[in-house]
Amino acid sequence: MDLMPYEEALSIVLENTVLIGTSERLAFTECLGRVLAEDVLTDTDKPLFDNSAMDGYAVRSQDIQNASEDNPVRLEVIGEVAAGGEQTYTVKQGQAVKVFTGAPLPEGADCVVPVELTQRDGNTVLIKKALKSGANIRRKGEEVKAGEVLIKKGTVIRPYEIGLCASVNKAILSVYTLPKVAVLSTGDEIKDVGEPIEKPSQIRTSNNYTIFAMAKAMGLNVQNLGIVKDDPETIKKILSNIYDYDVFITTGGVSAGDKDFVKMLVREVGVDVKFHKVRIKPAKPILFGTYGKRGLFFGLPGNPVSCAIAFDLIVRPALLKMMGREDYMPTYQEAYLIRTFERKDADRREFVRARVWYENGKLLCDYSEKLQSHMLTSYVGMNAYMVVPEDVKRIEEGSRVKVVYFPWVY
Ligand SMILES: Nc1nc2c(c(=O)[nH]1)N[C@H]1C(S)=C(S)[C@@H](COP(=O)(O)OP(=O)(O)OC[C@H]3O[C@@H](n4cnc5c(N)ncnc54)[C@H](O)[C@@H]3O)O[C@H]1N2
Ligand code: MOO
Repeated sequence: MDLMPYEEALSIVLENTVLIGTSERLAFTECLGRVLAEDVLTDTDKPLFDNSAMDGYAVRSQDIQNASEDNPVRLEVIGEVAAGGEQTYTVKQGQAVKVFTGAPLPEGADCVVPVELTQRDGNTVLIKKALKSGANIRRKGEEVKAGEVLIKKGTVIRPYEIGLCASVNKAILSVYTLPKVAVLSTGDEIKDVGEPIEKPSQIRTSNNYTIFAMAKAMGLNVQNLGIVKDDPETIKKILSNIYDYDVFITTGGVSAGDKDFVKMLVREVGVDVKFHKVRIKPAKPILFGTYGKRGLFFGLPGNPVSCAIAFDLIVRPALLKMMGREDYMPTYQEAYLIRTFERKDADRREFVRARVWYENGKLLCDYSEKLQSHMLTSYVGMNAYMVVPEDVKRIEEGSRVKVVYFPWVY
C-alpha cells in the first residue's frame, strides 16, 4: 500500500481544523501570544499633541534658513518646556524656546534644532544649521488618528502590541478562545518521572512531557494526563473523555504491535479516522481523526523523535489554525549542506535534526550524527530539520537542501 505523502496528510488535517470561533475579553497584559478576535480601535490620536522629537530649540524655520556653521543665526531664548510641561510660549520672529524630547511644541515654532547644532550664549542661542519646516517634530495624530484601527483582527499579540495597547489605554482586548488540549502516553513499559524502574526493559517516559511543553510553549491550555498501561479497557475509558477537549493527543500504540490498541480503540469512542501512516521518517505511523463538533485526535508514534516531529510538522499547524493564527504553515528555507549525507532506506521523506547558521551571507547546514527515532539527544545543539526528499539516498556536500527551523525560539 502506498503511504500518504506529507502534504496530503497536512492538508487533510488543516481541512478538518476549524477556528474555535468563540472569544473572550481579557486584560491586555494577559493576551501575550493570543490572537485578536476583533479590530482594536483607538479613541485617541497618537501622538496626542504636536511635540519635539529632540532635545533642542523650537524655532521658526524661516528665521534660520540661512544658518550655517560659519554664519550662525542668533535667536533670543524666551523660555523652556520640558516633557510633561505646560506649553505657554508663542515663538515670534527671532525667538526660540528650549525644549526637551516629548515636550509640547510651542506655538509659532515649526521645527526643532537639536542641541548639538546650537551654541548657548546667555539668553540667546546660536543656530548653526538651516532646517526645514516640520524637522524633528512629531505631529498630533501622525501615527494613528482617533477612531482608526490600531491593530487588525487576526493579529497575534506580541510584546510590541502589548506596549501599543498600553500607549492608548486599551486595557481590555477580545481574543479567540484557546483550544483545550490533552496529552496521554500509553505503554506497559513506560514509567513516569520519579517512579522506580523495576526491570531493564522499562522505559522512562519523555513523550507526554515533550508534547505538554510544546503545547504550553504555544500558550495553550494543556493537560498532561500521564501514562496509561496497554490495557484496552483502561485506554478506552480514558479515550471516552476526548469530548472534554478540542484536541486529544496520544503517544504510542499506533504501529503494528499486538498491544498497539490506540488505533483500534479510537474508532470505538467515535473518532472518524482520516489517515493512519504517512510517508515520512520518522513518525510514519501517525494517526489522525476527527470527533464531535471540531475535535482533532492525533495518535503520535511512541518513538520520542517521531512523536516530537509529528507535533512540530503536523499537530502544531493545526493548533495554530485553531487558535486563529493565519501563519500556521511551516516555512522552509534553502541552505547549503556542508557534509555529504547518505542513507540506505530512501522510501520516505526524512526530517533530520540539523543545525543551520549564516556564514559569509550563506545559510549553511550540518546534521546530527544521531538519526534514529529513539534518540532524543539528536535535538541537542540542533535548531532545524533538514528535509531529505523521498527516493533520495545521497545529498552531496555543497548541495542545496530544504530546512525548516524548529518552531521553538529560545
Ligand atoms: N512491524 C512494524 N513495527 C514497527 C513499525 C511498522 O511499521 N511495522 N513502525 C515503527 C515505527 S516507524 C515507529 S515510529 C514505532 C511506533 O510505534 P508505536 O507508536 O506503536 O509506539 P510503541 O510501540 O508504543 O513505542 C515505540 C517505542 O517508543 C518508546 N516509547 C513509547 N512511549 C514512550 C514515551 N512515553 N516516552 C518515551 N519513549 C516511549 C517505546 O518504548 C518503544 O521503544 O513502531 C515501529 N515498529
Ligand atoms: O517512522 Mo518511525 O517514526 O521510525 O520512528
